[in-house]
Amino acid sequence: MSFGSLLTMAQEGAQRLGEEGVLCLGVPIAPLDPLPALPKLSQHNDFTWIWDGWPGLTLAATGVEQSLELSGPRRFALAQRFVDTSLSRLVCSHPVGHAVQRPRLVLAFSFFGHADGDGVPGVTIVLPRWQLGRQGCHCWLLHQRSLGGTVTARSMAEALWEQAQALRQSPPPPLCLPRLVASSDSWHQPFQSSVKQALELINNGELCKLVLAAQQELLLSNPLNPIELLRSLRRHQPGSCRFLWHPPNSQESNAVVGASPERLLELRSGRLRCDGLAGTAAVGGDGAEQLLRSNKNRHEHELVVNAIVRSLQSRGLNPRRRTSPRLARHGNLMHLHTLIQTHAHGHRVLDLAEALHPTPAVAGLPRREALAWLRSLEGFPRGYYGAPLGWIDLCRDADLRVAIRCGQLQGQHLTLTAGAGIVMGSSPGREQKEVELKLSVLQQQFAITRDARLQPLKG
Ligand SMILES: C=C(O[C@@H]1C=C(C(=O)O)C=C[C@H]1O)C(=O)O
Repeated sequence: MSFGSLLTMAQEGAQRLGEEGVLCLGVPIAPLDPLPALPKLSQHNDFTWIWDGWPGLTLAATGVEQSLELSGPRRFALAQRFVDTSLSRLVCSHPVGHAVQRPRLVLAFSFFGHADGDGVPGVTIVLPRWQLGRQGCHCWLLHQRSLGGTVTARSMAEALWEQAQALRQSPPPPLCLPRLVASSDSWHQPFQSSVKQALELINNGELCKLVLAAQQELLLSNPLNPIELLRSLRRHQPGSCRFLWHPPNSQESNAVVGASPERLLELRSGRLRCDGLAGTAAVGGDGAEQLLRSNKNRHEHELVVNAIVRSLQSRGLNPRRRTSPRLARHGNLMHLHTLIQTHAHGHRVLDLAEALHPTPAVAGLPRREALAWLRSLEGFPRGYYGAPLGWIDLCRDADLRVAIRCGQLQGQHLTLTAGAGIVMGSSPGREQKEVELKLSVLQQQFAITRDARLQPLKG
């Protein structure tokens, strides 16, 4: 595409723009990997986001054109209203048949929804200024702005043209990850006593399942670059969706990075897919066989699948599922997995997300009682952990993942969170081992090497 035709498209788009409209201008570019390209795109922007399904759909976004942050019990409904309004005001200068051509709102929820002690809002939604997307040989750069002041159709076309030229792919530098100099194991004892309490609640019939999480603090030799972590995750967690959420108005080094194995929901042309994922073993040995044969794990898994099916039925859907789970490998972990799917034409994505979140894979059953117990038994705010995170595009396709297998980065500090489902028959020792396994796999996948003089970290 020439600059002249880009300018014509921008001017035609601007003529179709309503008073509060946002113009989306896009150009195809030579295929490149959005991950290493993000720093070039984000030079003056504090918000950065990555959705890495490589070799499938991979997206990088940066800059805030519009945003909303809110907390409280109506967060899903109000977020949906914002999404509807925002998308209805977008005018695209180009066709939007392919996923990489579509502008999208990106969003992250907190687990509990009320303003947590750690200041994570119930939901944050962003319409980014820049989006770079690639799927196979399709690669598009999009620019979104509302016009006014110095921002004109011409200035947008110029900015997009310049940015597209600047994004020529150069080979990524060698991976350079910091070493781990100290880590905390102080979660062991409080975790074990919480599991014991959860088992009492389960044995006396108050709860059926509770997913208790623990946090491990890591101190690194130098501040971490989240893009490096993502490059490492891509290598070690090819089957999961890697993500980076660096919220607007936060410090440069503050970000959530992870590789989620679990779709809360995925909508493509009205077709809905959800993952029932529960039951964990390490890869290797006879772990997989045992997982499939274990009554305790099958029971724990079935609770999750049934709850997802019921949540979708409560919204008038007719979900289908396999009768027995399969094994799904994610990095060095193996899970029991059941795909749940249905047609969901005409359903609003965040209405479905509200029905589903939190599933008993990350909270427990009954949901309300489990949430109350999580608040009192876990000694830290969950923040983004276990909550939905993802995107909704112009054509109402959407992908929301459950934010697990992730860490919160702050300079040299990385806080990892992982949990395990407690049901009748669980033992505190085995559940601690499961959380330890998840935490150590995360460390390996982040490719953080241990310093020879590794110190215990207090806290
Ligand atoms: C809660 C987590 O994982 C969830 C719990 C699982 C389990 O209890 O077996 C398995 C997969 C996830 O649905 C986590 O990784 O932190």
